[in-house]
Amino acid sequence: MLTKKLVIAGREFTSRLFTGTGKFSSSVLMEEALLASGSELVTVALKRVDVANAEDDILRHLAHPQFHLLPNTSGVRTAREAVFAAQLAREALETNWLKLEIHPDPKYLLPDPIETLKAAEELVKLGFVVLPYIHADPVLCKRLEEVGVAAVMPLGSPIGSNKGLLTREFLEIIIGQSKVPVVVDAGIGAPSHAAAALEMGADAVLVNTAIAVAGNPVAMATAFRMAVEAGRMAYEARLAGPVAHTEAVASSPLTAFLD
Ligand SMILES: CC(=O)[C@@H](O)[C@H](O)COP(=O)(O)O
Repeated sequence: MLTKKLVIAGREFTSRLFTGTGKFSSSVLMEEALLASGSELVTVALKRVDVANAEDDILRHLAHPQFHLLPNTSGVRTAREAVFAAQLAREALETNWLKLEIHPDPKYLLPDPIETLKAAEELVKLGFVVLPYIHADPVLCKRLEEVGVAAVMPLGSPIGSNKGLLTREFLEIIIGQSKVPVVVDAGIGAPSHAAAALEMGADAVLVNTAIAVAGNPVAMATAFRMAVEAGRMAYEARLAGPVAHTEAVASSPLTAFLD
C-alpha cells in the first residue's frame, strides 16, 4: 500500500527518512547504508566538503540521482556566519536548499533560537529553501513559519545522544499546529523512535548517528526505512488510541458461559 508523498517546497519525496553523512567508518559504507535507507534527502556538513574539488570523497559517494543534497551549516555560531556558509554551499553544491544549524555551544549542540530566526529571515529573502534545526519550541516554529521557512526540524533529543523523543509533548503541539512539514531531527536512536515520530504525525525524520555507528549500518538503515514506512502507514490508517477511562474494555463480547 502506498502512503501519501511528502512535498517540501514543491519537491516530492517518496521516502520520509532523511539521513546524515557523518560518523560512518568509511565513505563506501556510508554510500551503501544511504542506498539501503531509501533516503532521498541527504544532509552534508559544508565544513566536511572540499568545495574546490569535484572529486571530493564524500560527494563522489553521494552522486546518485535519488539523493538530493541538503547542505547544512553545522559549525557556524551566528546568523552572519550562517548566511556566509549558505552562500558558499549554494555556489559549491548548486542547490538553494539549506539545513540551517546554528549551535554556538559545542557541549550540548543546542540550537540558538534568536540567531536561527534572524538567519532564516535573511536566507528566505535571498531565495534559499530553509529547513531550520531548532529546539522543539512551538512558538519558535510559528515565528519561523511566518518568515517563510519550507519546513521545521525540531529535535527529539540532543544530536548524537540516541535518546529518542524526549521532547515528545512539544513535538505533538508543533505537529498539531504547523502549516509547514515537520521533520523530527536529532537524537533518534532506534527505528522504534522513528516509527513513533511518524505515528504521531511528523512528516519525516532525519537520522544520522543511529545508522552510522550501528554494528551493521546497512542493516540498520534498512530497519529505519521499514520503521518509517510502518509509522507513516499507521498514522494514515489512524491509530485506535487509548481509552479515556482506567478499566479494561473486552475485545470479544463478554458473554458468560451459561450453564
Ligand atoms: C547530520 C545532522 O544534521 C545532525 O546534526 C542531525 O541533527 C542528526 O542527529 P543524529 O546524529 O542524532 O541523528
